[in-house]
Amino acid sequence: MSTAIRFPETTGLELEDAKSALRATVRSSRAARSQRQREEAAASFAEHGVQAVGDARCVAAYVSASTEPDTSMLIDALHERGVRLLLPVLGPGLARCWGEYTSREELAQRAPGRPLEPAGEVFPPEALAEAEVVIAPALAVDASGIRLGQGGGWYDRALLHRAPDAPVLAMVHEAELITGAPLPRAEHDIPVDAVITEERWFLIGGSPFAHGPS
Ligand SMILES: Nc1nc2c(c(=O)[nH]1)N(C=O)[C@@H](CNc1ccc(C(=O)N[C@@H](CCC(=O)O)C(=O)O)cc1)CN2
Ligand SMILES: Nc1ncnc2c1ncn2[C@@H]1O[C@H](COP(=O)(O)OP(=O)(O)OP(=O)(O)O)[C@@H](O)[C@H]1O
Repeated sequence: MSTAIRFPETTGLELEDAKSALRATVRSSRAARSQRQREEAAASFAEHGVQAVGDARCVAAYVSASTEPDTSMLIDALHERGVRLLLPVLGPGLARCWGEYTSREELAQRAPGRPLEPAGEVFPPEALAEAEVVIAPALAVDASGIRLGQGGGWYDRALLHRAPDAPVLAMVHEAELITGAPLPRAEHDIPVDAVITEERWFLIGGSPFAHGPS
């Protein structure tokens, strides 16, 4: 079992200052995990990710970088099942483009400081609408699905192009679930519908996907 992170008190801080303080806390907690712990967690993230994705045939995921929960086993597990995988490609001006996963060997760093990206054709931001499920990176998620990202606003903008019936899933460690005071929410923040952790996956209570077909 994991021990929840002790998040700093952010009451009274400006929204951006509050988010920065929370990001710093999660980043140092992630940095303290050993390589072995990360590899073990990767297998569990893959197991729960495959369950959460269900029978979707096209999934948007991301290639984890540095201390993020490792998505490599999840990507391979979905790929082996014949699922089409869209992965972020930063276009001109950090545009929210997408590429298709073919193999680990085809992933390459296109520029310093960026996560690995697929080679091959680059699709425009609108291509995200083809995904039946979107798996987004996050540093923390609160009980209502508010997601704390790395701070670039890339996903907040990218998610505007998702299909209306495609749930958004965030991947965080169990310890990064915020159960106390909610995360500061900006107007552009798009709440996620479900969360994948190394221990389980679950739907967010208030999500439209939590109530089944209407
Ligand atoms: N694994 C992973 N992939 C992801 C994200 C993420 O959080 N995690 N993103 C979530 O949003 C997007 C990438 N967002 C990015 C936004 C800005 C820069 C950027 O400005 N890079 C600088 C160099 C920065 C540095 O050296 O530290 C550059 O390209 O010049 C990079 C990635 C899409 N892919
Ligand atoms: N839809 C949007 N339109 C315009 N600006 C946006 C939009 N979404 C986010 N931004 C801007 O991007 C910056 C970072 O936003 P935020 O702190 O929510 O990022 P994040 O969710 O942590 O990062 P990411 O989405 O890359 O994971 C903020 O300055 C915010 O105003």
